[in-house]
Amino acid sequence: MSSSWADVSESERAPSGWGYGNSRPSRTNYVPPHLRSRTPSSDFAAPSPGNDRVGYGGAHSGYGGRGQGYGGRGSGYAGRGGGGGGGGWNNRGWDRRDTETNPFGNDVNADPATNEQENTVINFEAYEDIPIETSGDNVPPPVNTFAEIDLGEALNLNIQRCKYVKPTPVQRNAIPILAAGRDLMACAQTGSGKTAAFCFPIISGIMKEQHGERPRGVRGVYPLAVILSPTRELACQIHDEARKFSYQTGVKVVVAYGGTPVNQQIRELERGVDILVATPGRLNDLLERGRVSLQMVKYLALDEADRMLDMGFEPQIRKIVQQMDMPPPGVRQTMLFSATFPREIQRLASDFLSNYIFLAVGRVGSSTDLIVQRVEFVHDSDKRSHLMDLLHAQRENGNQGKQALTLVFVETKKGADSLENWLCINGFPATTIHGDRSQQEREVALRSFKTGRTPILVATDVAARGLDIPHVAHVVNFDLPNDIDDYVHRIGRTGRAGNSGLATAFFNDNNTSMAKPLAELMQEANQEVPDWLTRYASRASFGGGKNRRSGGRFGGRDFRRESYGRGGGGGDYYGGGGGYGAVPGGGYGAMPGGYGTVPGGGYGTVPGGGYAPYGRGGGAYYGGGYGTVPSQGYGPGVASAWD
Ligand SMILES: Nc1ncnc2c1ncn2[C@@H]1O[C@H](COP(=O)(O)OP(=O)(O)OP(=O)(O)O)[C@@H](O)[C@H]1O
Repeated sequence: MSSSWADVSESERAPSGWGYGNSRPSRTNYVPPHLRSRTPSSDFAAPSPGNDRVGYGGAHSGYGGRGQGYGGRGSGYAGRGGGGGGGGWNNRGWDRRDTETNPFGNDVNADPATNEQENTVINFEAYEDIPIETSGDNVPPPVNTFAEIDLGEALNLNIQRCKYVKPTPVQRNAIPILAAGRDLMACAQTGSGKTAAFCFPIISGIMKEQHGERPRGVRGVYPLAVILSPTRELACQIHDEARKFSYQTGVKVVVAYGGTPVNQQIRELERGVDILVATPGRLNDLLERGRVSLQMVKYLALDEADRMLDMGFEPQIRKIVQQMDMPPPGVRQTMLFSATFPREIQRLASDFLSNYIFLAVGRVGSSTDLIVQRVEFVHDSDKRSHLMDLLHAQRENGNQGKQALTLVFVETKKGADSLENWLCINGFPATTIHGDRSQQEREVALRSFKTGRTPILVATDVAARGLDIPHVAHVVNFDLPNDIDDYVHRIGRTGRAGNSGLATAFFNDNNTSMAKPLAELMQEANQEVPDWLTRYASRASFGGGKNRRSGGRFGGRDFRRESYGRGGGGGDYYGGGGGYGAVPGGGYGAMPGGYGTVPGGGYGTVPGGGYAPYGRGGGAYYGGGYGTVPSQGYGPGVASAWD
């Protein structure tokens, strides 16, 4: 007998993706997690060792099927003894809480109730005065404590195990909105706890709700929630976090991402999945193979949603969300999170949402003033020696102690390799992460950096978003990105969860298009803007491009509040009333050349060839090609990372 669907030959499959026919072993009845954790009744059947393909069910309200799972036929819930909370319902054992791998390591041995020390040294005061804006109908009020929302006992215990004493502002606002079943577009600063903000309501919802039985007689995996992430590393991180939050709740979280054998992931999926964390490429692959069905999806979360909906990813996301079997907006609950939300992306995103609430914690796309930002004028030829000076100074000042890590962003994959090599030769242990490295190499590099074994990581934008690495003390933009939002995400790898951090950028004449948005961003975050940068900013005649930002602390947040493309320089990509529309033709929509109509080029890696030179040569905002094909987009440092 095949032990996995992956082992079943193609001929065994039905021609269309779903409904393989009833001749296949049934996936059996779905038992929702809120029932899985009930105190067992006396009606149990002994586990049957004979069948390793069994799913969750059997006769309707019992957990196990005949000779399949734990549960008996009839109404008994699976479990071990009558002691409450045993919770197994599958003889593969994944939901047996006593055998569930402990994602907290040793920490979990501590009684959560007495484990009161806060997570790291979170400086919550740093978040207290952050302005918050919501828009939409009937916005549920924020909460001040986790206890105010009925998240469920098991989840509350995990929140204690994580040492989250109180919710961060985005959590205070987003969790009640999501718990009320509303769709949400949420924008909150890097490192402010967005992952938990979408994970908690999903896990709690799955625990509580009756989602009905998953289809019978078909061989497919039916997640109840899908969380999409733009990079493999971020998908893994979200998976790790979600596993902690769902420990002993009966909710099963599985991750699927590119660069690793698909069959292994299929085998893991077929053991059962409630929450599927995935990168879009791998999920599309699984959907095309007919290994996953989205028809039971009740929750859809896009992390780094603006990246997920930009030109590189949008077709893949549309395919997953609109062209497969996922329930439509209004039937499923959709949540989009990021630290940045360009207006045009907000407009695109609204296709995926139903009567949603827009939440902004801090200004959209702003950086936190926990990060000290410095900009230094450095010619390309001097960058290496300048970096060396910084690293030496850090060493001397003791900033690069055992766990003080430095993340150096460069433009290209080649550049990353060559800088890493040079650093190592010069006595600075470094490693690198970029899209040309194998997944294994990427994971090894990240681990080595996280543990401090290699305290310098040279990276392309593949490491720019979402990664939560403790003790990153310094982010160096060796090569500045061409997009201020990318800058915001990059520097957001430090100064997380209320801690402070330092970000240094090397600026020169190749970065003039960044002068204005950078100066503004720094000003907003109460940073010292060097005079020379102010002069560059005032000289900059690059208006009309993506780097323009909204004016005012709350100007033009929710694009629904703005009249779109209102000429005369108001057509700001970021929806910022007024703004800098100095280029004739002004707004985004009016640009000849359009949005990625010219393939090739990439995302600003070659001066003049990409995204950077918007505004030059007659409003070629995206004209140089934003890359309609994912592999072309976003430049050589990153292309293959988006999977
Ligand atoms: N309520 C809380 N109390 C204490 N720590 C928290 C709380 N919520 C989240 N954290 C911690 O804060 C850190 C940052 O959280 P997270 O990675 O979710 O940020 P983010 O907003 O998604 O950042 P990014 O925009 O970079 O993706 C994590 O280490 C997380 O464990």
